[in-house]
Amino acid sequence: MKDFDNKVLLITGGTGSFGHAVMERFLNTNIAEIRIFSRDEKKQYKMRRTYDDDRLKFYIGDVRDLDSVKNAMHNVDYIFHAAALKQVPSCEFFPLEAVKTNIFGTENVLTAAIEAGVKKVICLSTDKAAYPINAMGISKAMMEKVFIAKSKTVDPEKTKICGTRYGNVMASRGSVIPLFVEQIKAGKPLTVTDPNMTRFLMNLDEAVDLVVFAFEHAESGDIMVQKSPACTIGDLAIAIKEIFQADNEIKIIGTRHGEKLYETLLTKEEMAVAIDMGNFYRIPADKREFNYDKYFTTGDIRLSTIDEYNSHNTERLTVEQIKEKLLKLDYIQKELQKRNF
Ligand SMILES: O=c1ccn([C@@H]2O[C@H](COP(=O)(O)OP(=O)(O)O[C@H]3O[C@H](CO)[C@H](O)[C@H](O)[C@H]3O)[C@@H](O)[C@H]2O)c(=O)[nH]1
Repeated sequence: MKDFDNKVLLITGGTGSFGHAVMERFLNTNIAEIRIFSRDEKKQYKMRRTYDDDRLKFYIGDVRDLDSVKNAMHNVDYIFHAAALKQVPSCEFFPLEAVKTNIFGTENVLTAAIEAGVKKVICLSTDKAAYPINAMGISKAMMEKVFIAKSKTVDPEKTKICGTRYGNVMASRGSVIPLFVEQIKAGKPLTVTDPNMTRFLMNLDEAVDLVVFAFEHAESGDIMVQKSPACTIGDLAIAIKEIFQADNEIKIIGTRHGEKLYETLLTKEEMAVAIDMGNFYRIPADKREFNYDKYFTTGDIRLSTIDEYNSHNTERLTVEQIKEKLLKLDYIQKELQKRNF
């Protein structure tokens, strides 16, 4: 983390779960300033009181509004671009809102970053951007295309632009784990969409590890992915019930708008070019120029023998292993304590 000594880090969408996790990690370093850029003054107020640290600065703004982004850009060394509309159902009903925030918002952040000479920008994406079927995933897939294209327009020595792709972050706001816990507390049935659906499971610490890994190892235009285990949602519901010793019924409600049976972290096409880095994959940007004829004979022929990397074929966690992972979460520990009083 030496690279962050005396540096200014801007986090867009910094009041969310990811922003908090970055805070926990980086306030223990010699960082000069962490600048939080977000729309919601109430969340900023709460965060300011929680951390009470002079190195933390807050900027109100919206990535959709270039002027507000530019206003937060002076003296910034690095950016973690996390601002996004990320809930699948809401983007399904308001797809243009996802376009405005996730695509145009990213373009604005990059334009302002290049103009201000920011050294590195890491854009956060999601597994839902690989073979996307819902508006959230499609907008994030376009975001990836935007930052890859943009990375080619700037000298990486001046501004390096790269990305990360995450699976589901356990217990993030609005996600299924807190929902199941609330249902248990309310004595209601646990609403499982499809017990055979699978999702990658990562915790917030791992999400920060990935962004730090990208910071250290990504070349401009790369997307970095962390290898993760997955579980079925049926097993997840059972694991949560067992942890809370609950006897709530499990109710199958069916797949929601825009949902997939499993998620893909690397497509077949990306696996063909990905570099295995142990716990991580690096998906290098296609460095070919727009002048395609030159490359006519260099197409990739390995696709027919390669599998994508998805939540159905990755390591599958058992109920016991899910419980172990859940019990490591602060959120679950706090809820368990409340339940014991
Ligand atoms: O009442 C519910 C709600 C959800 N699920 C299931 O639980 C799994 C996880 O659902 P979440 O809503 O927690 O997460 P999503 O996979 O829909 O999407 C999540 O992961 C994304 C990354 O892949 C983004 O971070 C997004 O914001 C976040 O909601 C899915 O299989 C879903 O079908 C249920 O069984 N019952």
